[in-house]
Amino acid sequence: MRLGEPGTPMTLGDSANVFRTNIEQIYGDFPSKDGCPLAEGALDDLASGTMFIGLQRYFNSYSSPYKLCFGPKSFLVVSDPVQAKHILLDANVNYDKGILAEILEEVMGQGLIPASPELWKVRRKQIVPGFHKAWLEHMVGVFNYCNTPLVEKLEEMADKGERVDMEEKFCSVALDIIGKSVFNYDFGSVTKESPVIKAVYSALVETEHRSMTPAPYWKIPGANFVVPRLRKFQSNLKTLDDTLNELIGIAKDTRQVEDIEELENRDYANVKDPSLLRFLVDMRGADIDNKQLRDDLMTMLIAGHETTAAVLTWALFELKRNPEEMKKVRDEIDEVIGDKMPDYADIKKMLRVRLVIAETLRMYPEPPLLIRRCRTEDELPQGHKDNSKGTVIRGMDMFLSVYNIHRSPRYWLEPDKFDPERFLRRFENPDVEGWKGFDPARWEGRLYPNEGAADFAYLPFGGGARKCVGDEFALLEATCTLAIILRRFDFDFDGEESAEKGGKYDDHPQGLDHPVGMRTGATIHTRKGLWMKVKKREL
Ligand code: HEM
Repeated sequence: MRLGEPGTPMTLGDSANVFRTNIEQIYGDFPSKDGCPLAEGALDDLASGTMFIGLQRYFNSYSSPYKLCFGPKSFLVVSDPVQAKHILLDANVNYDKGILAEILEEVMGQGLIPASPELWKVRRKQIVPGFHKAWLEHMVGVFNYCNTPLVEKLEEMADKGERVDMEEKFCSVALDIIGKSVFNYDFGSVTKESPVIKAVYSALVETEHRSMTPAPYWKIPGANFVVPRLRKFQSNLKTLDDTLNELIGIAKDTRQVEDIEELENRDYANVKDPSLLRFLVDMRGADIDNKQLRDDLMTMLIAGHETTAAVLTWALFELKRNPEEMKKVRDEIDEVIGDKMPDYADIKKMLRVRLVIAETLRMYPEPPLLIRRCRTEDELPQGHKDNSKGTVIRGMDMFLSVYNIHRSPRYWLEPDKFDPERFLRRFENPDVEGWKGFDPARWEGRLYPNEGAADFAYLPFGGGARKCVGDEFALLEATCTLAIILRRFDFDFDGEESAEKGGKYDDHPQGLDHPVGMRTGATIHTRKGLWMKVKKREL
């Protein structure tokens, strides 16, 4: 393998090369070797937890890609579907997860998200079959099981006239769902607190903190013993590791080896433990060590619960602001499920609820940015006519702004409008060279309008090889939970509580006053909560 080809490790020379290009660009003649405009101006909101908003402002001025420099560090920001498709699909071997992998390493180890491309290839092949159709169908029962305590809790709160933070409640139910489905563990977090639940949130908060901290002080030898927050984090991580290792031990002790085909044809109605962990342990030929299983479980625990909780929170938020849409959604729920809990076939029938989830993911993608690092020199395609045609140099860190793509009038009609029916209409733009536009025919028969239907202008679950493995699971879970809650309860924004918490629910321009903090990288979540008054719905 020649130096500079994908797969060879980044060297100090690569970083120096990136730095030199930045210096040349800042102090020399523009454009530099990579040919991208350099974004200049106030960087305040880049540090305030709403980085994606600042990146959108620069996108409006500099198109895609543009470059941001912070001293020796720089990022190329890409906001075009043709360029995104190139990075995620056509030339994906030229890119890896870069700083994201470095940040997540201690929590997720070598799980799928931070895994090196070489290890990822092996693990992805073993994990994807776990999400097969029969399992997903069975999981709808798990969603109902976990939603039952939430319904009871909300009924109790409604009877007492208590205010409820729906973001917190959605986080709890999503945690219970991921625990039960991925490793057959009952967190029971809707109804109680426990050291293990605290440990999960501590891992999330620490990951968030790390992705916003420029100097990785936690890597300094001995820091884990000296810095109080790191000591606490290490102790929480141990609590979580002990729980996961115990569950892995139980699954391994009762291992029943089967071929993938046999596993996929299991009669789930009669399986005692239908969890994904069981599937991974029982798979013939996949003798995975405990550390790898721990990393995979941890990755899914972290990737698969706040993301879904956020989409549920934003969906409720938008439906409250759009009463006509709320009525249409409720009419569908009343007709399809009434008072029963939904099954897989019902979810397929509830097109409007699924469109609401899809539209929420368009307006509030979690994460709003995908992070990559270029592993070899690469040419980006032109895309929109106003774009610069950039050369990406080896070692360059990149933000692929899903938020910018989802909110741009280049790719969506009235992008700031909550309009679930947009996914039933065609949209094209001849100014974007090589972009096929959005075509509803391309998602027929699927659960949601995926990246193929929008030719990479819709990327809530990413796209290409590193696309989310839990996309359908999440879609089913969110549809199921939203339907159950909207059938039974009415909500009103709680202005008093929202003002106290810093949220501003009635006036929400471009996401600046977020009731739920949005992620700046893959992990950020600054909670303000979504405080509501809850009533039992009168039918
Ligand atoms: C609404 C919910 C969810 C959203 C919005 C979401 C979003 C994403 C995105 C954007 C990526 C790609 C990241 C990148 O390319 O850098 C991703 C990857 C991933 N997600 Fe999800 N996700 C969700 C739910 C889930 C669930 C429920 C699970 C597991 C049960 C899960 C597991 C994963 C894993 C393992 C990866 C890494 C895939 C790989 O690199 O091969 N996600 N997710």
